[in-house]
Amino acid sequence: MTTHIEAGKGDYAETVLLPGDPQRAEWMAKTFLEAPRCVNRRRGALGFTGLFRGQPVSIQATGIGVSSFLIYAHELLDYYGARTLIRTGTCGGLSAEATLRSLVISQSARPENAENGQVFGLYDAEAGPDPALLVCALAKAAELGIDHHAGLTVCTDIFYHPEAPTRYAEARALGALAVDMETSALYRIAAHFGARALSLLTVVDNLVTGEQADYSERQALFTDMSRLALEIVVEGR
Ligand SMILES: O=P(O)(O)O[C@H]1O[C@H](CO)[C@@H](O)[C@H]1O
Ligand SMILES: O=c1cc[nH]c(=O)[nH]1
Repeated sequence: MTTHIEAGKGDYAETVLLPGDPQRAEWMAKTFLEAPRCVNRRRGALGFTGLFRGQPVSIQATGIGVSSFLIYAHELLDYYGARTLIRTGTCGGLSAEATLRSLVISQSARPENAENGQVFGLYDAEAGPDPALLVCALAKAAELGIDHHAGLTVCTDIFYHPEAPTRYAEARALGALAVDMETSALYRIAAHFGARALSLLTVVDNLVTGEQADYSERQALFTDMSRLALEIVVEGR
C-alpha cells in the first residue's frame, strides 16, 4: 500500500484509466469491465481492476485538481508500476466547436500558470500525449463515429474565478478548445516516469455558449469516452 492507496502491489493493471470523479470510476468499472473488483476505497477515491476483452485494466479516481491528481498518478507510476495512463475526464468548452457532450482529445495541454505561477514547478509547462496513443485515439474515434475534436487544452487550478468572463481570452486566442484541471500534469508526470499518457475529455459545459449538462445526465455522456479509452487499451498496447 501507499500513503493514499490501500491496494496491494500487483492489484493494479499496467494500464489505468483516470476519471476525476469516484462515481464515474465505479460506473465505468461496473459497466465495462468483466469481473471488476474494488482495490481502493481510501478517502473515497475508488479504484477498480478488471478485464476488458480479456486484458487487465484498472480505473482509479483522482479527485479534482493537479494537487490531488499528482498524488494518485505518482503512486500508480512509482509504486504500482503503471505504464499507460488514460484520463477520462470532463472539461469546459472554450470554443463553439467544442459542443456540449462532444469529446475533446487533448493534443497538447498548457497550464494556466505557465508564465506567472510556478506553483507546481516541473508541472508548469506545456506538454503532450504519447504520439502512438493519440494516433490510435483519432483513428478509433473516427471508426466508432464519436463526435470529437482534437487540439490544445488548458489546465487551470481554479474552477470558480472572479474574472470568469474574460479569463480565458488568451487561451482562446491561442486556439484552446477546452479547459480542465489535470491534463497538463498528466502529460508532465508521464514523461517524467517514461510512461505513456493520453487525455480524453467530455464537454459538460461550454464557457462560450453558457450551456451546461446536468450532473444527473452525465453518466450517459461518458459512454463514448469510456468505449474509446478501452478500445485504445486493446489496440494501443
Ligand atoms: O470530471 P473530472 O474528471 O473531475 O474533471 C473536471 O471536473 C472537475 C471540476 O468540476 C475537475 O477535476 C475537472 O478537470
Ligand atoms: O475544469 C472544468 C471542467 C468542467 N467544466 C469547466 O468549466 N471546467
